[in-house]
Amino acid sequence: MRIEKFAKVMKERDFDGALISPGSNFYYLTGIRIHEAGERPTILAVNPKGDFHILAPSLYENVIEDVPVTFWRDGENPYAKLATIMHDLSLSDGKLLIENTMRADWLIEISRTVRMRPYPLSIVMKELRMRKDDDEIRLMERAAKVVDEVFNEILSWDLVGMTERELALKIELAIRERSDGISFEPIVASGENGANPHHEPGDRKLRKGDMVVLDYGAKWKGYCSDITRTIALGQPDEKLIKIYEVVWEAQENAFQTVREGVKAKEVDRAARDTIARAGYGKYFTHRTGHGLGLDVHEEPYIGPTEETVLENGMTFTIEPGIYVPSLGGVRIEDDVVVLSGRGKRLTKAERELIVL
Ligand SMILES: CSCC[C@H](N)C(=O)N1CCC[C@H]1C(=O)O
Repeated sequence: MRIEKFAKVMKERDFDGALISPGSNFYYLTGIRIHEAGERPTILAVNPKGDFHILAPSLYENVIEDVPVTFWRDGENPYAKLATIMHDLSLSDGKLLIENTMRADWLIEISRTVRMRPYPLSIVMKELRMRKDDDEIRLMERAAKVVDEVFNEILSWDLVGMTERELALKIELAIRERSDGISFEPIVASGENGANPHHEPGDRKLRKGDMVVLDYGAKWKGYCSDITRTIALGQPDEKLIKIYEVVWEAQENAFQTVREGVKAKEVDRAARDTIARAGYGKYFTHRTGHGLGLDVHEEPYIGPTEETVLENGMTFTIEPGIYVPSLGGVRIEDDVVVLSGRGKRLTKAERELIVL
């Protein structure tokens, strides 16, 4: 079980225990998926011997089975029960790893009930999760296949006249039909809206001559994919065609730089230098990529100062973009895994500019 490995690393690093709220780390360690715990405290407590215990609302009585668990009912005080669990696992007063995304109200109540010295859980978890095993890579390949299929389906739709919001909804449905769900809210950014890398799809109707940035992802058994393709509806502005070529080259150069032993910042530099050489440096406003796995953004990050040395099994995106205010934007993104020392694309949808 992964908890044993986690406990071993925790012991080596001299931590006294961990408190983990629902999310990707909880799932990674236990295989238990908690859907919508919301405000009800739900916590996995682990000590360096590998002993663990879960505190959970009674709503999950039929979900959390065959593991040490204490349920609490609405109206009861969950923090008193947590204090008993922490005492039994010898976590009280210790140097504890706390889930980075734990709700502040839970953390405040816990620290009022029990003395502890908190540290972010990510400092240990990132080491465990950054290198995927063969089973995890297979699940990521499956998630990537879904987004490739959805891209081909998008190309068959009558896009002109559709609003960004309508297209985003159709993309979401197409993903949900083929997978466990979306890994994030799809981005559809048309025309000048393409200049905003995280544009929220709105009421703008897609027109002939638009470049449209499509950025979406699927989940397969918890593992995420994330793809961006930029397509043209009819002949776009010459400036955008030039920009497309530069982004395409930047993405390819970054991909070719991926090797076991290379630092993440060198992959970023390959993309950034290509864009800067073409004169668009100031319009590339984000890192080149991010790790991908149970979370859509995780280690290793592919940015200008990232010292992480790439290793086999690491999975991340390569997604340079150029964003010119009032004109629009182009981004091309693939999911990549390091295998046998080299990069392999998991997403394989067409990268040449498609003019519909
Ligand atoms: C999780 S929402 C954004 C998904 C997207 N593929 C993405 O990760 N990015 C778009 C612009 C840069 C990059 C990011 O780092 O946010």
